[in-house]
This record gives sequence, C-alpha cells and structure tokens, in this order.
Amino acid sequence: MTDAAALAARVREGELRLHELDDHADPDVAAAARRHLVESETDASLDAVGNYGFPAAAAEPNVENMIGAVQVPLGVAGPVAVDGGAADGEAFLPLATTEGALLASVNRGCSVLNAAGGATARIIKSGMTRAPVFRVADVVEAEALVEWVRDNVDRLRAAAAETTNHGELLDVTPYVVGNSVYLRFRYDTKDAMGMNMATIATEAACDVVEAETEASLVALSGNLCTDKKPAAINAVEGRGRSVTADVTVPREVVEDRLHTTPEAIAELNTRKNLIGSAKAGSLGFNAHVANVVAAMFLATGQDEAQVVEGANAITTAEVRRAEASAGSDGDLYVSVSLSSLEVGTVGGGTKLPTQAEALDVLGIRGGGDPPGSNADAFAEYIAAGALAGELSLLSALASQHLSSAHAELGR
Ligand SMILES: CC(C)(COP(=O)([O-])OP(=O)([O-])OC[C@H]1O[C@@H](n2cnc3c(N)ncnc32)[C@H](O)[C@@H]1OP(=O)([O-])[O-])[C@@H](O)C(=O)NCCC(=O)NCCSC(=O)C[C@@](C)(O)CC(=O)[O-]
Ligand SMILES: NC(=O)C1=CN([C@@H]2O[C@H](COP(=O)(O)OP(=O)(O)OC[C@H]3O[C@@H](n4cnc5c(N)ncnc54)[C@H](OP(=O)(O)O)[C@@H]3O)[C@@H](O)[C@H]2O)C=CC1
Repeated sequence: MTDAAALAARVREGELRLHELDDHADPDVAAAARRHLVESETDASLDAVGNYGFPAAAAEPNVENMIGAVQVPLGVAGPVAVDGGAADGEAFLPLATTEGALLASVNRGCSVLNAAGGATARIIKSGMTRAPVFRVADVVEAEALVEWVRDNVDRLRAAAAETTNHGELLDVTPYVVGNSVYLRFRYDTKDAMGMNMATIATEAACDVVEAETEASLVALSGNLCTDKKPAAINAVEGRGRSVTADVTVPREVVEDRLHTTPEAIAELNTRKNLIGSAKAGSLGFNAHVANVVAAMFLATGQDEAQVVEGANAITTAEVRRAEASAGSDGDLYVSVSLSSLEVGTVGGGTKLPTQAEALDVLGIRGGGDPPGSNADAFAEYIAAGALAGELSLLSALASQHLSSAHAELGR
C-alpha cells in the first residue's frame, strides 16, 4: 500500500480527518491521499487533477484540503501600447479563459488600439475599504459615535499603522441606519489588493472605538465595504482602483479593421450599454468588461470573486469631428471606466508559480518602486484590455459578426 493509500484508509476508518492529512505527510502526499479517498467514494478519476506542475507546498497559503489543480488555458493578447500614469510602453496581456473567441477579440482590439497610437489610462482614485458594523443604543449614541470618529481619525490611523508597514488609513466615512453605525475605513494598500491588510488594521482600530465610545462591534464586515457583492456604493465611491482607459480611433481604422463605422458603434453603445443596461437595472454599463477582468484575474492570481466589483464599469462612445471640419466624417472616441478594480501584485495568489510568471509577462511581479506603482500599472493594463475587448465586441455586434465569430472560434 502506498503512503497515500494508507493515509486514505486511516481517514476512511475515522482515525484522521481529511484536513489533518498535512500533519502526517508532506503536502503532495496529503493531496494524493485525498484524491485516493475521493476517487474511492465517487465515480471520479482524478488523474488530470493530480497532474499539476508545482509543489503542493507552494499553494499552502492559498487552499485547504488540496487535491490537485484545475488547469485553465492561458493565452496572450497584444502587445498593446499603454500610456498610463504607471504603465508605460507595450505589454502582452495574459488571459486565462475557456471562452473561444475571447482572445481573438481582445487581440483584435489591441491591434486597433495600436493603430490609433495606443490606449491612454489613468488611476483616478484608489483605496481598499472595510466597513465594520457597530451597535449603539439609539440615534443620540449614533451621533456621538460619528462625532468621536470625526475628531479621532488620527488615533484610528495610529492603531491601524501598528499592524502593517505598507498600509495607510486614508479616511473613515460613517453611515447610520437606526441603531447600527457603519464605519467605512479606506486604506492605501500599495501593491497589495489589501483585503487581509485592511481587515487586520480595521480590527485594531475597532478596539480603540470600543474602548473609547459606547458602541459595540457586531462584525468587522457590515457589508457596506462592499466585498464580493454587486453594490452601488462601489460604483459611486470606488473600491480598490478606479481606473479609466480611452482612445480615439481614426475612422479608416474602424472601417478597415472593425468592419463598421464610428456612428454605428456610438449608436450601439448608447442603445445597448447605456439604455439597455439602464432598463435592465444593471450596475455594469458595458458589453463584456467581466470577460477581460476575469481572464486576467485568473491568469495572475487575483481573488476571482472580486470580478463582481471589477466588472462595475461604464463604456462610452462618441463620434469626434475636428472643429474646423464640422459636418465631415469623424473619428471614434471610446472610453471604459472601471470604478472598483481590486488588484494586487503581492499577496493572495500572486506567488503561485504560473500566476507569478503571468505577472512577469506584464513586468509587474512583486512590490513596485515606489510601492503601489506595480498595482497601479496592473490596473491600467487591465483597463486597456477591457477597452480592447469593448471595441472588438461592439464592432462585432454592429457588423452582425458575433454569432459567426463564435460559431467559428468558440465551438
Ligand atoms: C473573432 C473576431 C476577432 C474576428 O474578427 P475579424 O475582423 O473578422 O478577424 P480577422 O481574421 O480579419 O483578424 C483581425 C484581427 O483579429 C485578431 N484575430 C483574429 N482571429 C484571431 C485568432 N484566431 N487568434 C488571435 N487573434 C485573432 C488579430 O488581431 C487579427 O489581426 P492580425 O493579427 O491578423 O493582423 C471578431 O469577429 C470578434 O471580435 N468577435 C467578437 C467576439 C467577442 O468579443 N466575444 C467575446 C465574448 S461575448 C460574451 O461573452 C458576452 C456577451 C456577448 O454575451 C455580452 C453582451 O451581451 O454583449
Ligand atoms: N481577510 C478578509 O476579510 C479577506 C481576505 N481576502 C484574501 O486576502 C488576500 C489578499 O490580502 P492582501 O492584504 O492583499 O494580501 P496579504 O495578506 O498577503 O498582505 C500583503 C502582504 O504583503 C506585504 N507587502 C510587501 N511588499 C508590499 C508592497 N509593496 N505593497 C503592499 N504590501 C506589501 C505586506 O506587508 P505589511 O502589511 O507589513 O506592509 C503584507 O504582509 C487574498 O488571498 C484574498 O483572497 C479576500 C477578501 C476578504
């Protein structure tokens, strides 16, 4: 009997629990034992799942009860030229997906961006939030808590600073609902996405609030943060990076490479992304920003649940005519603004071997110089990729090419 089979037998006999296997074997053997057990109790064969290309120990901070790895195909689009506040120059965009036609589409969009001189991208606002909820007696106590917080932000900042070298508390915004008070803490988390960092720092700050006021902490997260749920507060106030990318595409490039016109794209954008989304009650006023965000998140070890916020984006399109030639044919201006893109180049899954290599493709693995610049550049590359995707899909829809493209490439 192999070590793995013997360990699986001990779990089956109730002597060990599945999650205790790592205490009795190295992480690869523990994973093999779990596969053995799952295979013996289901109809599944886990040969492919067990055929992973990194030591299981490398994934220890990222997963419990590991049995192997799922492999998602990885492609590149580009290179695409990005003139950003932090990103500068040409980069290949790594995208992990199972949706045929997606890479082709983003790749076409990148070639259009290049033909237009490249995308421009800027971070407009930055800050990771955590909003604990406190119980107070009534509105009088709520008002007292809000005033105390306004007068004592420096004390909260000092308590938070004790827990992190890179994180910095930027501000605290109170919200009152009856006898519940929510304090939305916002941090500069530099190159980390920052959810662990902000949570740990906020706990330290909450200890001060509880010691100095009548308020009692109910929970460190009161859902006004808002993490991993669609929420208007993220669309309006931002979360993580708020980033915009834009481009003006010459008419002949739209006609030659996208087989449509600036007018058709602008009309489609209004009727689909703006009016259609409004009628649907959507938070995302775009075509498929989630596609690029999800594929780049998977490729680079981001928290995939935060695609919910990352897809909170508005796409605009208009025909631009030079003033001197009003009435003549114009070019196409397109922008995409992602209000809450939560990304990091340190922490989370960024250290996993394939994910770290994907960050290397973008040249932004690890901490930046100055700190925060790598994550800023990353957000700008994602915004440029989203812009490329929007341009290409809107064009395919405007020229009635969507279903034929997917029939050819996606089946
Ligand atoms: C498929 C294309 C690009 C063809 O578009 P085309 O213009 O007929 O292609 P082409 O053969 O003339 O090539 C043009 C360029 O496209 C790229 N390209 C072309 N083929 C490839 C390929 N195999 N691999 C890599 N790149 C490719 C490449 O950049 C190429 O330039 P080149 O390098 O040759 O000078 C186009 O029809 C298209 O973009 N369609 C849209 C597909 C799309 O965006 N799908 C996204 C998913 S849709 C979805 O998930 C969301 C949805 C739709 O439900 C949301 C909603 O409600 O709107
Ligand atoms: N706790 C929670 O509620 C939630 C957690 N998560 C998970 O949180 C993880 C991400 O949390 P996050 O805080 O980003 O990552 P980490 O918990 O890994 O924290 C980042 C670490 O990197 C260090 N660091 C080194 N260089 C830098 C730099 N240049 N910029 C910033 N930090 C640097 C920080 O040190 P130092 O702090 O000393 O500065 C810190 O130890 C993901 O795994 C995600 O899935 C997701 C949602 C909620």
